[in-house]
Amino acid sequence: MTDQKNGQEYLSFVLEKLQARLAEISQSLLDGQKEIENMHDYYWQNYTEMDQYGYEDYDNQQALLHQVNANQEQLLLRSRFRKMLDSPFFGRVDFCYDGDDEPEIFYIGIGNFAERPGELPLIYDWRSPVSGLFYDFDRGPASYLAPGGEMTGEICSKWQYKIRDGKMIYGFESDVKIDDDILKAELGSNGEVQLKNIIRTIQKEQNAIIRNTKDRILVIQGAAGSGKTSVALHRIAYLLYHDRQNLKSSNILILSPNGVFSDYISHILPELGEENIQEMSFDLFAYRKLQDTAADCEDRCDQIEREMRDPKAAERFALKQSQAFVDQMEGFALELEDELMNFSDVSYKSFVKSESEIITLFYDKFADIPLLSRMDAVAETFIDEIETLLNRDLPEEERIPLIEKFRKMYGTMDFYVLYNRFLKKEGYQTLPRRPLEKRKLRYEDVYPVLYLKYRLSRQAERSNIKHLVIDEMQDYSRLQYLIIRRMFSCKMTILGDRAQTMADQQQDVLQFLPGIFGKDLRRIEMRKSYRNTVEIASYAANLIGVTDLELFERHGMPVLERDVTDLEAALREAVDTLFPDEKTYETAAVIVPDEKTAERTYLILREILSEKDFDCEKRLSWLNRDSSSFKKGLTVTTFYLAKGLEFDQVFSIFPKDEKREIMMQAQYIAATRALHELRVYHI
Ligand SMILES: Nc1ncnc2c1ncn2[C@@H]1O[C@H](COP(=O)(O)OP(=O)(O)OP(=O)(O)O)[C@@H](O)[C@H]1O
Repeated sequence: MTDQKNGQEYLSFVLEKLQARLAEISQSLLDGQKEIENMHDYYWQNYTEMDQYGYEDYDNQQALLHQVNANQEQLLLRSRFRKMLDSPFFGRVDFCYDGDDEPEIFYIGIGNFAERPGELPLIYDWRSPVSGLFYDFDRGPASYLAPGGEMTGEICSKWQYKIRDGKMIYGFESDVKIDDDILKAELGSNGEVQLKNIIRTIQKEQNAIIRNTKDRILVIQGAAGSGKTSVALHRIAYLLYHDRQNLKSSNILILSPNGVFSDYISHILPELGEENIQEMSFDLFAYRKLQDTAADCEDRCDQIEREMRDPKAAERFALKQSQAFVDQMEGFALELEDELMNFSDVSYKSFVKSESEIITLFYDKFADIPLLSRMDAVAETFIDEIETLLNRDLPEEERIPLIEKFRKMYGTMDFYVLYNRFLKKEGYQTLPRRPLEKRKLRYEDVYPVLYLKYRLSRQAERSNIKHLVIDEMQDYSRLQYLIIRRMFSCKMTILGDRAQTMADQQQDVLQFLPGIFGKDLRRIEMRKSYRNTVEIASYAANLIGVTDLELFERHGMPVLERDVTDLEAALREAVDTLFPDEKTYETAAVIVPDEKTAERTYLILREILSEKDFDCEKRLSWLNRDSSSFKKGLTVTTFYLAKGLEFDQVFSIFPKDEKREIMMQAQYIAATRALHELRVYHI
């Protein structure tokens, strides 16, 4: 029997068991594959003789499905155990249950591992109840919630390990919270291009959010770099682990800002042993939903670009997303109940539905159905009556024209036209009258039109979604949240940072979210920032007057600020300091205000860098709104697309003396993207 107290010895022991289990799984996969082949052979040899009712065929298919699923499970296990061969565990808690003399030792890793299925684990999943001890308590009295109730006792010791390629790099006893030195080493390390998983060093406050299953709607206001996105992803992994019966990865949806961000976080869940989940940008969703209303819709990037050029654009946008505007739309929707309708008799062959019958059905029986879907219900009633009398179903080619006759009683069903009527009535500037294929909605109008669509017609609720995650919550308007509430009635994790609002005024969504989602909402604040060095974080906070930030003590180079004559001068200087140490820096970014400057920057850089033996093809990329992946090397982008991402080295280039709020926030966002080194150029 191995000495469980000796980490090194335990490592060798576990590695041996992992190898053995992997060999068994490989064998069982081979057997399973053989079995599937046999079933296929049997089927092709015998299918002509199978019983005429198909029972045998059905049995055969079920057996095949069962075997395929079993193989799938084995494949997943194999992939997890292979990952564990690299680093089987990272933590350990020695816990003495009340009433016991000797502590039990729990090793904690990326997943559960037992010598054989159903046996006591040799390694515990970081999400298991007992692992909570590791994150939540220091040495001393502690407890955790097991399925059977609360388990109390005392933590006698806590250990942290770093294991790579199956070799122990270090292991030491850590007295108190997850050791600051380890965290510092993790934060100071490079070599990761995408977001990292943080299971080795989850902090107590973060753990409370990850393991929170009580609150229906959790809203996290967190400073830049406080770990919001990381925590949200670990929370998803935790929820999936804890509610396997009811929650599948397909039941979770992330509303994320753009495709690059999706790529940037895409590997975390698979790394944590879970399947990836669906992601969607709200703008793309709106565009798809409005395909029958306008051929094209602007997205958020268009709006930000416009706001930088035209300060009035922000005002117009704010107005059209405000509660006052929604109230006006509500008033308009009520008036439409009468104004939109031209009732008349409808006939089909010898059957007639009279105008007065239609009116009664429309305003009494079906009053709860949204206005523009209501006539379909009236039509269905009439069709039902006809079918009963005829004693047969109406064929599609007769049903559809009949339903059309009912729909003709609406003045229009075109949401573009309706919205325009509304704008005119309330004295706003109207949209140009155009056929569908020539219509393009400005961003300020996209969500009002979508709101009208949701308000006036029946839309399928996305009931398969049981948990919605909204990242960058400050970038969604009140109106967008009103639509989200109509679309989803599930649990939510909503996270963001008011200081990173990309508009002229910081938006604290917490002021209106309780009014929209009700009292079930719990607010948590994360003040401690982990991403940046103290120098960078203090510089950034100073830009927009953030005062309540707690900094993690990690120091680096001072922030360099330089005045330069033009973009090219800034870039020439930047290039001289780019990737000072190729071994430690993997990613760098030049961050500028707008799209045009980004394109120009990219072209200039390509020229300068080609002279310098820099592999531009592989290591220089221009991240624009059509990009879908995040690459290593030097990235050129705008502040609003850099949001949520991080880089070892950042060059922030902005016009000098630009004090408009949107530009100050832009510079704040740019600065907080830097992990280790920040250089700021004022043109
Ligand atoms: N407990 C932790 N252990 C190790 N690293 C951490 C921890 N918490 C956060 N980090 C690191 O801090 C950085 C910032 O995390 P993340 O991107 O999740 O923050 P954020 O709050 O979403 O930031 P922003 O709003 O600025 O985009 C990442 O590099 C992440 O790995």
